[in-house]
Amino acid sequence: MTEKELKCLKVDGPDVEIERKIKEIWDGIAKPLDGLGQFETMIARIGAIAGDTRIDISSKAVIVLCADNGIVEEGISQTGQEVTARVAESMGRGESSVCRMAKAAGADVIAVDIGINSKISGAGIVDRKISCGTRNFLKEPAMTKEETLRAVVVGMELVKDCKRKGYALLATGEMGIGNTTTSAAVTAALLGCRAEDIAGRGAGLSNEGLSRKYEVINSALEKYRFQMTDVLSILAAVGGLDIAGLTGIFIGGGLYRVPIVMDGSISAAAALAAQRLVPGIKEFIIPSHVSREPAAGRIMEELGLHPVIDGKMALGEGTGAVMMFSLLDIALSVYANRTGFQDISVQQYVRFD
Ligand SMILES: O=C(O)c1ccc[n+]([C@@H]2O[C@H](COP(=O)([O-])O)[C@@H](O)[C@H]2O)c1
Ligand SMILES: Cc1cc2nc[nH]c2cc1C
Repeated sequence: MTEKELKCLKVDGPDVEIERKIKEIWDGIAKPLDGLGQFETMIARIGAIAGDTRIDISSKAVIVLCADNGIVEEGISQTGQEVTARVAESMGRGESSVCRMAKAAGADVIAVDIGINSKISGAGIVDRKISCGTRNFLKEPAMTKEETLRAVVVGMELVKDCKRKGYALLATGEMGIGNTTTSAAVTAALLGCRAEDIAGRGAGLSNEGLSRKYEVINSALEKYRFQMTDVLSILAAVGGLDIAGLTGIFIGGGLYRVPIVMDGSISAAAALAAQRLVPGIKEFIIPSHVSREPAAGRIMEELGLHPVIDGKMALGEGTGAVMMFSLLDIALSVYANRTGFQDISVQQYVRFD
């Protein structure tokens, strides 16, 4: 796919008639009107994306894109890049946090090497490596436009493949030391704000480290001011292979009509990039939690999304999104095994709005 083709992509929105029918079905269930609140809306949206009032999300997976970031050499994270490979290998063995949670939620984990800076040992990781990590963006752009585009396409292809395999619901996840700096830089460039407004402590950063992180992000915003003229050039200058790939996953959700459950601040930056690249993509996103990183709340506001989990989580790997899988399963059990007003001989509530 060329840059021009990507920029010309268009998606039809979710099916509004199916969405209306699902809402009507919710109203016939013996409960207060809108009793399950946003969960009713999200289930309706999942059906509207798939184009069916019968909803089956038993087959679900979290796609975790793992990649390294050259900017780590500037001291913006507590650990070095070697940690990315160690955590990815643990994910491949089914042992990292998201694997434990996915097992509890009945979901699969698809761990992908899209740009780890070393060779990964062991099985369980899909190889889609584009390069051995990005470059230090204080010195030169993190990626070329071509690498960025390739990463976006990898994300889109992963969704296509999952759709073919029968997954009805997907979630985004990532792993990469330094990616709360890259995602904050992307977010700041997209929203036109300063690092202090959106960057946080990531995986655990000292006060000194946080000041350095602000300084690094603000310097990059200044350095690439005239170069960051569109979404792809922003991703290339200060983003990462994981963020570009996640952008492709969100776009893939719209193209292949698969609802995508969005995880934390890194996923949110990619969601914003995807919405800016292909307007309307946000309609295919199911928010999960609002990360402790300040960027997350700002992006939710911008996208008009309202995550139901506010647990001050900051783990990544797709953990918040996988938690959301279980909540959606629970809400769906009411819809799928419905007890109607007529079953309990009560008059259905009338909607006045
Ligand atoms: O999802 C989030 O909002 C989130 C917030 C803080 C940390 N993380 C995870 O921690 C790593 C990045 O932290 P850092 O401090 O190295 O930028 C990366 O692997 C992320 O998955 C993720
Ligand atoms: C151990 C560890 C696990 C992670 N998972 C996501 N980011 C992480 C960062 C660290 C340091």
